[in-house]
Amino acid sequence: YPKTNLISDDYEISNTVLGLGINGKVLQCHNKDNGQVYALKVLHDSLKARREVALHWRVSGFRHIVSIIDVYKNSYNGNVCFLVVMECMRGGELFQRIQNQQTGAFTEREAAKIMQEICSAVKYLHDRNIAHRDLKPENLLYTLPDQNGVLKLTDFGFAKEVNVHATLETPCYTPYYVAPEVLGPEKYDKSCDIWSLGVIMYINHGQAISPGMKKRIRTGQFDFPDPEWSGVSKDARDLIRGMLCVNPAKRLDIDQVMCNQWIAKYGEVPETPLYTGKMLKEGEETWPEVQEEMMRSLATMRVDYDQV
Ligand SMILES: O=C(Nc1cc(-c2cc3c([nH]2)[C@]2(CCCNC2)CNC3=O)ccn1)c1cccc(C(F)(F)F)c1
Repeated sequence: YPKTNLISDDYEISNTVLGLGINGKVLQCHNKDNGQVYALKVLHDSLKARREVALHWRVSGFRHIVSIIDVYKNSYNGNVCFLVVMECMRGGELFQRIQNQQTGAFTEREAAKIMQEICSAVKYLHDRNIAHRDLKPENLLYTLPDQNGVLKLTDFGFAKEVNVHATLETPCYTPYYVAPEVLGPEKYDKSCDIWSLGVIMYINHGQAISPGMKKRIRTGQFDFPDPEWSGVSKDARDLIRGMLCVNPAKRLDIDQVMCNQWIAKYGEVPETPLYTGKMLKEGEETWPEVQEEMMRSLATMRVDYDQV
C-alpha cells in the first residue's frame, strides 16, 4: 500500500525532467539514505492514475519491466497525488540506442534479441490478463548505456485488465463453444499489443514508417521491398506478417509469437546487417513523424477495440 509520509522525508527530488508520461511527468530523484539515483513519476490522483499504479505494481519485478521501488500517496494543498519511485534507467530509449549504433551495423540477431526481450515482457502481462496498449519504442528503456544494459518496458498509463468478466460472469462456458463476442472487446486489447510488436519489429528492420505506411498496414498491403529485406530471414518476415495481420482475430497471439523460431532461437539468427542504423540516422527528420504516426495508430486501435 502507498506510503503516506512525505516523500521529501526519504528522497531529494531534483527538477531534472526525464520525460513526460501519459498521466504524469518523470523526474530524477535520489534516496537520502543510500544516495542512489531513481526516477520519480508524479501522478495526480484519478481513476486512471490508480489503475496505472495498481497494474504496474502488480507486474513490477519481472526482468523486462521497469521495477517500482516505492509508491507514496501525498497531498499538496488539497490535491492528492501518487509518487511512483522507479529504478533509474540510465540507458535511454530503445531507438536512441539503435540510432547512435556506433559499433558497425545493427544486425538481424540484435533485432531478434531485442524482440525476444520485449515479447517476454508482453507475455508476462498477457499471461496475467493485462494489456499494455501503448507499446512503442519510447516506452522501452535500457538500464545502462552499454552492452550490459537490459531492455525494460514502462508506462502503464493505458494498461488495462482484459478477459476479466470472462472468468467472473460466465464461469460455466466451455471455451471452444463460446461465441467471440461473449469474450468481449477486451480480447482485442491483447491483439493491439501484438500489432505494436509487429510495427516495432518492422522499424527494427530499417523500415521507416512513412505516413502512407499505416494505411498499407491496415489494408495488409505492406511489403518487404528490396534491398532492405533481401537478406532478412523468412522466419522474420512470416513473423511480421503474422503480427501485422489486419484482422485482430487472425493475428498471432503472444504464445505463437514466442514460439516462432526467429524469436525462440534468436541466438542462431544470422548476423545480417540491417538498414536500421542508416535509416534512423538518415531518416532523423522523419523519425518524429514516425512516432506521431505510431501514436495515432495506437490511439485509433484503443478507440476501435473499446467500441467493439
Ligand atoms: O529516462 C531516464 N530514466 C528513466 C525513465 C523512466 C520513464 C518512465 C516513463 C518514461 N520514462 C517515459 C518518458 C517519456 C518517453 N516515454 C517513457 C514516459 N512514461 C513513463 O512512465 C523510468 C525510469 N528511468 C534516463 C535516461 C538517461 C539518463 C538518465 C539518468 F541520467 F538519470 F541516469 C535517466
